[in-house]
Amino acid sequence: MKEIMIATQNKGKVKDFQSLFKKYDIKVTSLLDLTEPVEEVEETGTTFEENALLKAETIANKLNMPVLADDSGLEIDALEGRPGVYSARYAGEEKNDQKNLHKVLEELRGVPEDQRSARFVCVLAVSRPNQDPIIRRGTCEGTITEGPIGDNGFGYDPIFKPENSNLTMAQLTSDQKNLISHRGNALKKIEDWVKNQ
Ligand SMILES: O=c1nc[nH]c2c1ncn2[C@H]1C[C@H](O)[C@@H](COP(=O)(O)OP(=O)(O)OP(=O)(O)O)O1
Ligand SMILES: [Mg+2]
Repeated sequence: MKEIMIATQNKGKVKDFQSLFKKYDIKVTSLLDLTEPVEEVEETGTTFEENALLKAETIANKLNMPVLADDSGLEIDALEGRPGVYSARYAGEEKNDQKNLHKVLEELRGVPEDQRSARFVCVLAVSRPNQDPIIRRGTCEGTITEGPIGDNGFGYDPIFKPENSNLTMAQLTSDQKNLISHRGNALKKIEDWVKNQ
């Protein structure tokens, strides 16, 4: 079976990719599968594109093989785009999903529904030896709920209601999420590369 290495340590992303790659008959491996753990790549960029490329290039060089990296986050209009590229560490260095989403809810307290618009952003970067990288962006528009609802998914899924849905991302099955998600939309744009693996 074909395999793609995803340069991530995030179990939630790995699950999303496993279900996204099912239809291509591709097995997903990640940094969590390596016998020797790699140090986390420092995300020093100010854009999703910069950070995705940084992760892809660093890991591709280390492993000397093609690698796919994902840099993603949540942009909230009422917060001028925050948490944005800082989504993972919004409430502190420990990268705690619960603390992060409660910080967002606190900052949006009292903001009416029509001003709670937001979008998930996912930038995928492919880095491969001796070839130019591929970088593509996918988004998913929606609104932020007043409290967390649902147990599926990860990160900010329990507080994000995709447009045209009465359910949060965390109430959708992973197949339902992937059909509309920022990650699914970005992956469609690199499908040619995926099919050639
Ligand atoms: O589908 C999603 N559903 C909910 N939340 C999401 C999603 N996609 C990204 N997010 C949030 C989680 C994390 O707070 C940040 C990603 O940060 P990001 O730096 O790209 O990932 P990370 O540090 O967790 O793992 P890694 O860099 O090893 O891939 O955005
Ligand atoms: Mg990260």
